Formats: sequence, structure tokens, C-alpha cells
Amino acid sequence: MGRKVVLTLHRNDLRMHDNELLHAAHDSSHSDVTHVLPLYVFDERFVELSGFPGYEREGPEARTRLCGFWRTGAFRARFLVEGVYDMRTSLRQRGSDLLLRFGKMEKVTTDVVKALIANGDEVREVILQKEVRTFLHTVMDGAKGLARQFYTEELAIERKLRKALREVGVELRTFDQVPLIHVNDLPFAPEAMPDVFTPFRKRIENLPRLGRPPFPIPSPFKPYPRPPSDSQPWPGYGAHIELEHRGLEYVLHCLLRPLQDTFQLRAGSEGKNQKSAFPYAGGETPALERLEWYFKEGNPPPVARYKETRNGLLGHSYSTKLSPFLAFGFISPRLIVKALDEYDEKFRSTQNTYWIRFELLWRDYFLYAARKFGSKLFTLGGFEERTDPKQAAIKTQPGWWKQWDQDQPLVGQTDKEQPAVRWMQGKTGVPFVDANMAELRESGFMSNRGRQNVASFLTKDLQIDWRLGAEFFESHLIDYEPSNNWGNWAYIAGVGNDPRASRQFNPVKQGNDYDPYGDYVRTWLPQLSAVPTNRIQCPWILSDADFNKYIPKGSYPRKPVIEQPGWKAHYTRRGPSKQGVPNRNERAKNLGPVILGAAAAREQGKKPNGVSTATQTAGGETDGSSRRRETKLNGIVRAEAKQNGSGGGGATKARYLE
Ligand SMILES: Cc1cc2nc3c(=O)[nH]c(=O)nc-3n(C[C@H](O)[C@H](O)[C@H](O)COP(=O)(O)OP(=O)(O)OC[C@H]3O[C@@H](n4cnc5c(N)ncnc54)[C@H](O)[C@@H]3O)c2cc1C
Repeated sequence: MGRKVVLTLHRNDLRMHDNELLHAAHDSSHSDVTHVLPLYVFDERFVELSGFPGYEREGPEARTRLCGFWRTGAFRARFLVEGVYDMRTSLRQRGSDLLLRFGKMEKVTTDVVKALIANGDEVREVILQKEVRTFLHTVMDGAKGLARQFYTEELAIERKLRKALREVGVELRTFDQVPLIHVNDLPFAPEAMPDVFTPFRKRIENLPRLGRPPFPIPSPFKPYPRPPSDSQPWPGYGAHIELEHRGLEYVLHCLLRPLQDTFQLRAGSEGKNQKSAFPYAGGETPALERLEWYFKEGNPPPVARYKETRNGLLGHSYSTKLSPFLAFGFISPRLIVKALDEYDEKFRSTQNTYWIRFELLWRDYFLYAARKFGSKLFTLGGFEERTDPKQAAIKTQPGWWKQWDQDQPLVGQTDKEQPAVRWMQGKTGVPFVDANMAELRESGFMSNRGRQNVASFLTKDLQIDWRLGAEFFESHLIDYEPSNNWGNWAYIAGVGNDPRASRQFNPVKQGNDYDPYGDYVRTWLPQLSAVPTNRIQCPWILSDADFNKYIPKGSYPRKPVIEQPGWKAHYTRRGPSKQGVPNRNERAKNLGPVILGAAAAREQGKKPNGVSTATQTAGGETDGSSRRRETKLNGIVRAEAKQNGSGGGGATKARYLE
């Protein structure tokens, strides 16, 4: 008699705990199912597969759309492979397995289903995690007055898969399990969610509970359907017997092989950087170890200091470091909330746990905002094209953003490279920015504080198209998640949902505040090790003699790529500057028509209003430090972020925060 099989197709849900796919495949509605086949497909659209001998790609290389960076850089590729093999081990320990294949997800899956059917098996259904951005998006075409519909990339793939499976008589079932708050539990229709974070958060916080309880791990596991014979394995690239046996290192080697180009260091190919703030391997096992360590190790455990340490830069203990695990679904957000609840219960303290929940709501906020605004997540004018079309029109005028001229070859001299290139290389000459970029390039991680600073520097100081930054992060970050990355970038660039679009960071002040002894800069820019602490954030003000004395020749730019007047007050650390010229996003709010004129002038090759574009953001500074008001609500300490490091979202009267 043929086997009755359910196929669970895994993407960013590579875990045993709280996995609705595995739960559904084993639950009572499938009591007559005899086998479960878990499948993972390395999809050529997201990960470059040309390093596998004999692999024939169907589509183009897995590169980002605008800048052509590898979509999955070396650190994330390693992290992913580690996680996939970790899940495979866990499944094998339970008598199951994980089938690994390479290609296009919809094609590979359908081929496996066909092979099962040809073998006389009955395929009951294929189960898949629904990605949040799986929806149809309607856009009005202004010129033609027509409504045009776009598929998100995820929806396009899901539709193709559903169609191909239907043709062989098999249904696809999807489950929503990426956000903490299930879509059906939202206190508003997803398309009517509040545009701004604070009202979104407040509505969610009024729910009776934050997220559903996690699903248990199925026990026992239904057996894995072995192929008819070793000589006839399940189809698809990867069926090759050698690949099956060579394992993780071989797969990794093939994935890393093509990932060498100008801005991609040999990152990841040599394993973990000892200095990294994220020293973990990928997978559910390390994720659970981290959770355990963070919530239980020591008395009190690290979670007890989250609020005070979350803006740290060095070492792994300063924040939860759960984002990379969340991005691949190695850990479920509901399990994190369970750990938070248990901690609250045990220690009767909600101070720190509140702030972790708060941050997790930022994650949900960006996930749902991406769903609401669809393709606007990736457009130059961002969400603002829908929320404030007039502002968006100003900010999408030609000349508003500078571009990276990719045809211009590298000149090999730092101070002559294009500003975009200096930013990517971590050679802007502004140590706090460069140290963060070095950390990203050499470890695949960067703190939230660092991300805000380098993003602000690229978009507000250098005025470069923010999508370059988003794509660079997409390529390099191990915790890359589309909605959270692009949403945060748009937010900082002033085209997202930040009610205060003028948010701008002063990297000298930020360096003084968050790296007061220069330890962080010295860790990632060892060539600056000998620079005295009072000059470590602004080495350009050293005399020539001192610069040459402290910094090895040619190892660091003599001058920063840009110097803002507002930084000067912080060279001598006299405290925060009160002066400031509004940055251009602020001007866009107040002086839209003037800037429109300026943009037009720039297009004609003139300097707008006699001001060079480089100085238009002069003086703007945002510290981003916490200004929180804590109130008691329902017996729980709640905190209002007037302005917080991750973009508190609350309106504030101060133009520049100290
Ligand atoms: C320009 C920019 C790009 C970013 N790109 C990503 C990305 O691709 N993927 C990603 O997961 N996060 C991204 N973030 C958000 C944030 O920087 C990281 O989630 C955070 O640094 C991860 O470290 P952690 O897990 O120790 O965070 P913690 O401080 O411990 O926070 C706990 C969790 O809350 C969530 N969280 C915290 N801050 C934010 C935030 N600002 N937005 C959304 N969720 C948040 C994360 O899931 C995080 O794991 C980006 C932020 C900026 C400014």
C-alpha cells in the first residue's frame, strides 16, 4: 500500500519548537498520514548557487536589484547553512530527516511531489510558512489613471508553487507564524494599521495577551519517507550522492566560492571573527542556548540589565542578540515572550522585560507596515509616497539624492574615492561610522546604535540614495530581514513612518557618548589604537605631526569625507551643541517649494540658493538617547519613548535631542 505523505516546506522557520508546519503535519486532522517529508530548498534567487559543480542556474545571479551586491553575503550564507544542518540533525535525532535541494523552490518541490506520486505514494498536502509580504499590491498609475497590481516576490513564488502543485492534484496550505502577534489577533485590519509606531504599539499593548502560546514539538515524529532506493534518490540538484555525504563544509564551500567582489571581503569564509558581538553559529540549538543564557545565567541574569546595556557596542551581552535567530526562524518570537513572562513571574520585575517586548513590537510594526505599504518598502519615496505624497514628490526629485556611479572604477586612493565607496569601505574618515562599517564587513553584525548612525550618515550627511545602504545591509547582515531592514532604512532616511523625518545623528557626539574611551573604535580600527582618547572620534583635528605620529602612514584618511559645523562643539567634549541648521528633511516639511526650486536648479547644474549640496544638512544632530517617561498602567510599568535609540516614534518638540 502506498504511503500517505505530508510535505513540510521550510523557509525562515528552521526550528522544531513552535513550528506550526510540523505541528499541523502531525496533528489529529492528519491521523491517517503515515509519513512527513520536511524539505529545505536553497533557492537560487536568494543564494548564489553557481559555486556548485554542474549547477545550471535558471535565472540571473542572486544579486541585489540596484547595486548588484550578492543578496546573501558570506556571513549570512554560513549562518544559514549552519542552521539548516542543525535542523537536519534535530530531525534525524527524532527519526526523521530534512531533504536538502537546490534550485527554484516551486520547481524543486513539485519535482519531489511528482516523484512521490510516481512511487505510488499519496501526497496529502504541502505546508508552507506564509511570509508577511505575501500579498497583492494595487498601485494607481497616475499617468494612465489605471490601477496596476504587483506581486511581492514572495507572493509570486507562492502563486507559482500553488499552481504547479494544483496541476499534480496537491494543495498548498500556508501558516502565518512570522510576527509575534498573529494577523487574526491584531486589534485592527492589517491594511488599516496605524501608520506610526506609537499608536500601533498602544493598540497592541491593550490586547489581553502578547502573542499566542508556542506550539509543542510533535512527539513522536512521523517517519521520513525514504526514496525507493539509494540509486533513485528524491530528484533535484543535491540528489548527487556525494553531496549528500559531504555535508555542511562542502555546501558552505560551494556557496562561498562565488562571493568575492570589490565590497565583499573574504567575510565569513574564515569563520567567526573573534571580536564579533555575535559569536554564535546559526541554528535552533545555538538560539535556545542564547535564550537560556540571557534569561537564566547568573544572578541576576543578563536580561536584568537590558535597559541599561541595550545601547552597548562591544561584547555579546549588551542586548539579546536574538535578531539573527529570529530572521531565519531559528527561534520563535512567541518563545521569547514565554521566557519574558516566566522571568516576570519569577522575579516580579517588568522594567527590563518591558523594553524587550517594546523592541519586539518594533519588529512586528515593520513586518505589518511592509504588508500594508507593499512595494513602497523598496521605492525611493518609501511609505511616504502613500502617507504624504507631497513630501515624497519633493524627496524623489532628481538631484535630491546622490547616486553611486558604479561605472566609475576605484581609484585606489581613499580620499579620492566616491563618498558612497568610502562609506561601504568604512573609510569615511569619521571613526565612529567607519568602526561600525568595519564591524559589519568583518563580522556580519552591527549594533542598533551603529546601524542608526551609519544610516543617518549615508542618507543625511552624504545624501546618498538610501537604497544603496539598504542593499549593502541586505548583503552583509546576518540578521537581514526585508521588512525590518528596508523599513528601518526608510525610517532613518526620512521617507518612512517617522513623524520626525529630520532625525539626524551627530557621529562625533554619538562616539563621545557611546564610546567615551574609544574602545569600540580601537577594536574595529586598530590603526587608530595610538590616537589619544580625546581625539579618537575626530582624528582630523590632530596636527599633521601628531597624525603621522599616531596613525600608520596611509592606513586612515587624513580628512573626513564631510565635516558638519554642528560636530565642532563636540571635538573638545564641552557637552552638547545647541546650534543647528535644520537638515534637508526638515526643510522639506517647512520649505517645500524652495527646495523644489533648488532641485530644479541642481538639475540645471546650478547651486541651489548658493548653498553647496554638501552643506545643506549642516549642524543637524540627533542623539537618539532615551528620554522615557515611565507610567504605571494596569499595575505594569509601561514606558513611553519620547525618543529612543531605535526610533521611539513619539513626537518631540526638540529639534535636536541631546
Ligand atoms: C538601518 C537599520 C537596519 C536594520 N536592519 C535590520 C534587519 O535587517 N533585521 C533585523 O532584525 N533588525 C534590523 N534592524 C533593527 C535592529 O537594529 C536589530 O533588530 C537589533 O540591533 C538586533 O539586535 P538585538 O537582537 O540584540 O536587539 P535587542 O535590542 O535585544 O531587541 C530585541 C529584538 O527586538 C527587535 N528590534 C530591536 N530593535 C528593532 C528595530 N529598530 N526595528 C525592528 N525590530 C527591532 C529585534 O527583533 C531584536 O532581536 C535595523 C535597524 C536599522 C537602524
